Amino acid sequence: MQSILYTHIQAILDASHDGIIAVDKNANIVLVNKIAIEILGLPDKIVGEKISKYIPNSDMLRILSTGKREIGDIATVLNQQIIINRLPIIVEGEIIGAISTFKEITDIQKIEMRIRKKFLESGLEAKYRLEDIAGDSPVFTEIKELARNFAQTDATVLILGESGTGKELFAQGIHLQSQRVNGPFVAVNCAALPGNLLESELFGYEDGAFTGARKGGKQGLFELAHGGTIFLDEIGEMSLPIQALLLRVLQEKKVRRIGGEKIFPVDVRVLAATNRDLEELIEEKLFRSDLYYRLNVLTLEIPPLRERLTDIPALCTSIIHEFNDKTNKKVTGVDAQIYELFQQYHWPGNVRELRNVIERMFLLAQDKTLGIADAQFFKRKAEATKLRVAMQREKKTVQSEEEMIASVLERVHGNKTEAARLLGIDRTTLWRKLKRK
Ligand SMILES: Nc1ncnc2c1ncn2[C@@H]1O[C@H](COP(=O)(O)OP(=O)(O)OP(=O)(O)O)[C@@H](O)[C@H]1O
Repeated sequence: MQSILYTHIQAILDASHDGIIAVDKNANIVLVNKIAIEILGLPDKIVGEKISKYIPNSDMLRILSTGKREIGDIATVLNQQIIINRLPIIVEGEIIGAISTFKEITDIQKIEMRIRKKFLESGLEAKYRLEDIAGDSPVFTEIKELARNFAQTDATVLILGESGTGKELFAQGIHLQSQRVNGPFVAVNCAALPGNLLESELFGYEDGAFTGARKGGKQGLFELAHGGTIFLDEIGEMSLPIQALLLRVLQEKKVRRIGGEKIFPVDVRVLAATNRDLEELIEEKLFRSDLYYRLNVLTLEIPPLRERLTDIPALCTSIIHEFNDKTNKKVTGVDAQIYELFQQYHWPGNVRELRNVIERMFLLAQDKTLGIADAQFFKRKAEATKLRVAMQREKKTVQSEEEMIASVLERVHGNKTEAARLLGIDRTTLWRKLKRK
């Protein structure tokens, strides 16, 4: 009777697509199916033998001692790469054995893993979700809401804002919230590469397209972003010839590699960002107006940090979390005095600058909270910038006062008494101001 049941169990196990091996509490093999034998290249008759005889340092021994499940591990066993689950068999609180089920990592999975790794290494994967972007001021909350709405469409979005305001984070967030979430996210900094190189990066090239071209040609980033999103950062720095090529790709949804005949259809959503005034660049003939209208279907304007100082506490918390994770420190927060100091500063480098300041304080910190003692360097810097800004403002007033006096004097043909009357000052003051010139 028992042997019929055993035969049944063995048949059930052999019908599985996963490899299965079970051991008793002494690590003797009690069950193994055909697939397990095939994947690991084991001999046929191993039931009753110690598992370590065939798989030295088997992880099953660990499960027998810890009693903990381990799910989805990627392991190399007997030179085979497998995805494996290991489970204890517990009866009435006692570990009486362990079972492992595993699959070979297929070629497709291997390729997928390699591609994913490449994406990660070269920054081709979006990480920040919109909800991860710190900031709870009314204006910032509204922008996040707008971005969420934009994400639902497939339209081009132009993200505007000073350097360091978080434009790239929004691009990542929009991609992750969009229907293209499972496709690639390709970020390109248009200012980082000189014209020719940017062209070959974006559109790719065929074998022998130019001297130094890689054999076999190269896929461009537009092709790589197929099915996903391309983020063109610092679009204002793109040269006019590349702007023309980009416009064609946007209009035709096709790319032709440099030196190539073949045309590749591409399905890519474009997000672009700049800290430049594109309308001004159009006037200066440095940016094509037709490209501007194509890109500027939806606009997201990220205000500078000095216009949303109430975001600072949330930003500090988020940045501290990130550094805690990276460094294994356990900083819990920031003293109230620091917030006060931060809120008096005008942050020309925006959140990037805030991040750098916190990073430095983090390194200096002796306590669990970041205090004023860790911020001396920032205090000095803030005071120096305050002084510089005040001096620049004063210089500007002096300049504009001088210009005003000169223009009034010109209007009254050099008549100082008349000029003083028009300026609302007495003659001696006018004399003094003229002498200062
Ligand atoms: N709201 C935010 N929450 C958390 N971190 C932020 C936020 N905004 C910006 N940062 C951080 O500040 C830095 C600059 O952000 P990002 O690169 O997105 O800015 P940017 O506007 O694209 O800058 P640039 O124009 O110079 O390319 C990054 O390290 C980013 O993680």
